[in-house]
Amino acid sequence: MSNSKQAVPDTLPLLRDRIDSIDSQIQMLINERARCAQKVAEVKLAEQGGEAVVFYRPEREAQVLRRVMERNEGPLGNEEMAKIFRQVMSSCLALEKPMRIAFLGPEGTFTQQAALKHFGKSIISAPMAAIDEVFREVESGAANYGVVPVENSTEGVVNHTLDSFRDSRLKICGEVEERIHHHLLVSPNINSEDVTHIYSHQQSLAQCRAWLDRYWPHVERVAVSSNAEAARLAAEAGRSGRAIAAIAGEVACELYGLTKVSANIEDRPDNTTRFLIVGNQEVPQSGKDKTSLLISAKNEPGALYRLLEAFERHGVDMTRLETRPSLMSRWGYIFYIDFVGHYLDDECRAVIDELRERASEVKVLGSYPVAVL
Ligand SMILES: O=C(O)C(=O)C[C@]1(C(=O)O)C=C[C@@H](O)C=C1
Repeated sequence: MSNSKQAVPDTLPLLRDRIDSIDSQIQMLINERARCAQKVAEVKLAEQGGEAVVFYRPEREAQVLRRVMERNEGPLGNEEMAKIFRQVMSSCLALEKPMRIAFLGPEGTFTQQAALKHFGKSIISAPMAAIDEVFREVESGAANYGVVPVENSTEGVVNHTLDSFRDSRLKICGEVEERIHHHLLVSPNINSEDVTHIYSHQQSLAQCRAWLDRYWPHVERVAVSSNAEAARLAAEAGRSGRAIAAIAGEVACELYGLTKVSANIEDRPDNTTRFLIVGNQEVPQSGKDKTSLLISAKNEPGALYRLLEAFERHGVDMTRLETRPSLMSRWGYIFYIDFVGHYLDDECRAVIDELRERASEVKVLGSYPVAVL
C-alpha cells in the first residue's frame, strides 16, 4: 500500500487519479474488514451456539468510535470521521445479522433519526404507534432493539418511557442525543394565512410554546401521537384543501412533501432530546459508561436523603433524578436515577448494595456506554 502522506499532486487529472487509487484501496480495506466481521459472526455462533447469539456489541462499537476520534488528525473533523466509521460498522453488523429496530413511529420521527444516528443506516426499520408497543416488540423478540425518547432539555422527562420500565424486563443498552429543530409546515397548496389548527406531539407544542403564543396566539393547537403523524395529517388535510399546519422536523417535512412556513421555531436553540436503546442484553464495561436505576423508596422521613447520601460517600456522580408516583401505594414514589459508571465498577457496586439495604426495591435498568456521537 502506498504511503498515505505522499505529496499531493496539483492538477485536476492527477488529483482525480489519486482519488481513484485511494478509493480502490479504501474499498478493498472495507471489504477486508467486512470479511473479519463475518468471521466474528462465525466465532460468536460457535461460542454461544445453543443460546440466542448476541451479534450487536454496544461496548465494542463505542470503543471503536472513541478510538477513531482519538487518533484522528484531520482535516476531517472527529465527529465527521466517526460518522463514516459508524456506517462502516453498521454495514458490517448487517452482514453478521440484519438488525430489526423498533422505534416510536411513524416514519420520519426524531426517534427514527436517533435510531439511524445510533445504529447507522443498515437496519430494518420497524415504526411503532406508541412507546409501550416499542417495548412489547422487543420483549416478544419481533425486534432486536428498540429506541424511545426519555428526556428533553426544554420539556423534561417522557413519562411514558419511564413508566414502561416498571414492568419490563428489558435492559437499557445505549443512549443517543439528538439536537431537535422544529419547523412550522403546511401542504404546498395551502396559504399559511388560512391555517386554522396546528398539530404536533404535545412535547413539540410545549417546546415551541413561546413562539406559538407570539406568532399564532389565536390558532388552535392539537396534540397528536407524534410530530410525524402531525405532518402526515397536514399533508392529508392539504389534499382536501383544509388548512392545517404541523410542527415537525426535517425528516418528516421531506417524507410528507410539506413546505416550511417558519424554520427552527423551538424556544431554546440548544433544544436536545435524549433517547434510550432497549434490548434483551446486559452490556459489559466500555470504559466510559452510565447506569440507570429504578428505586422504590420506603415511605418514611429522610428516605430520599439516605439514598442520595450513598452516592456522595462513594464519590459516584449522579447525573439525573426523576420522581414518579408509585402505582402500588398512594403517596409512594419511584425514583429514576442515572449516574456515571458501570454497575460492575467497584464504587458503583458499593452504592447499589447500600441502596438495596435502604430501599424497598432497586432495579438496575442497565449500564451502557456514554453516547459517542
Ligand atoms: O467486534 C464484534 O463483536 C463485531 O461484531 C464487529 C463489529 C464491527 O464491525 O467492528 C460489528 C458489530 C458489533 O456491534 C461490534 C463490532
